[in-house]
Amino acid sequence: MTTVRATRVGKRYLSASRETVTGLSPVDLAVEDGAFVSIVGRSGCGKSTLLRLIAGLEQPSLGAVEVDGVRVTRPPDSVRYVFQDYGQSLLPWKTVGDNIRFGLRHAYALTEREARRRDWDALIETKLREVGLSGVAERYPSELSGGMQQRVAIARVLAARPKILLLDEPFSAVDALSRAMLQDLVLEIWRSHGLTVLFVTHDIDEAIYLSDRVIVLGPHGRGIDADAAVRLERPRHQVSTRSNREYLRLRGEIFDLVMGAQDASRGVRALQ
Ligand SMILES: Nc1ncnc2c1ncn2[C@@H]1O[C@H](COP(=O)(O)OP(=O)(O)OP(=O)(O)O)[C@@H](O)[C@H]1O
Repeated sequence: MTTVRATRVGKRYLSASRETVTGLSPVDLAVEDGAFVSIVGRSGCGKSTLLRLIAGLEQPSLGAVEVDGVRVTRPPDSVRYVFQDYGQSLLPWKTVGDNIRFGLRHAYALTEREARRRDWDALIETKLREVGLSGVAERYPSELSGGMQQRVAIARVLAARPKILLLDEPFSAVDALSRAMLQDLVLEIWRSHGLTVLFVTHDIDEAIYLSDRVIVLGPHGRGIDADAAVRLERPRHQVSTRSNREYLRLRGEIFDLVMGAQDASRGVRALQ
């Protein structure tokens, strides 16, 4: 079943000098329930724009987005967004526990007053354990490493019980080892919660490692150049998956496409 459908969806912006900028030329995209889909492409190609349109954080200039058959005109309750910069996701003046409490409050549609009366300490600890953290509820985000803060940001969105998780370059600001561990954490959360994930990244390796499908956006908001099916068995493994022949073939093909070595001017290519 299709859960996210973008139909001829495009975005134009007005620059500060009042020129029209193409954020994204019209694209069609259908994402199956439970799929893990990554979106890659060069800087400025419209990856974040596409994600923000799906999230209902921005409205399209053209076309429409539907989530579970309902046109998106504001952020749907079933959709949660994790930003690249955890500073944007977390409230720095609240403790880790209170940040997660904030997610829970939205999940249960409670006022701040109602939420304050709930004893959520055990639930908060459970959410933290799910992302591999414990005993940090009383600490402030600034007291944690970048990787730990991004784990808290993920715990907070999970507390809101989403069906669809949108992640916008969530690991680009963390070190390589933390990044590998966070990739495996997201795969585990995706599997155990039965989520649909849309994941924006600059990193072609990360996209293939995580996904069932990689969408390649062409430069300058041109739209979708390729839609690549990733037929690698799961569970994935940081070493063996990345040395698999099929992985390397796909990596080469997508890399050539993104770097412009392949002609992508003939519409969407279905990479097999
Ligand atoms: N609010 C805005 N106002 C004007 N132009 C914008 C706005 N947001 C995005 N753009 C422009 O739209 C285009 C696509 O931007 P977008 O952020 O979606 O690209 P991206 O692929 O996510 O880039 P990056 O990988 O660098 O994050 C760019 O040319 C960008 O400058």
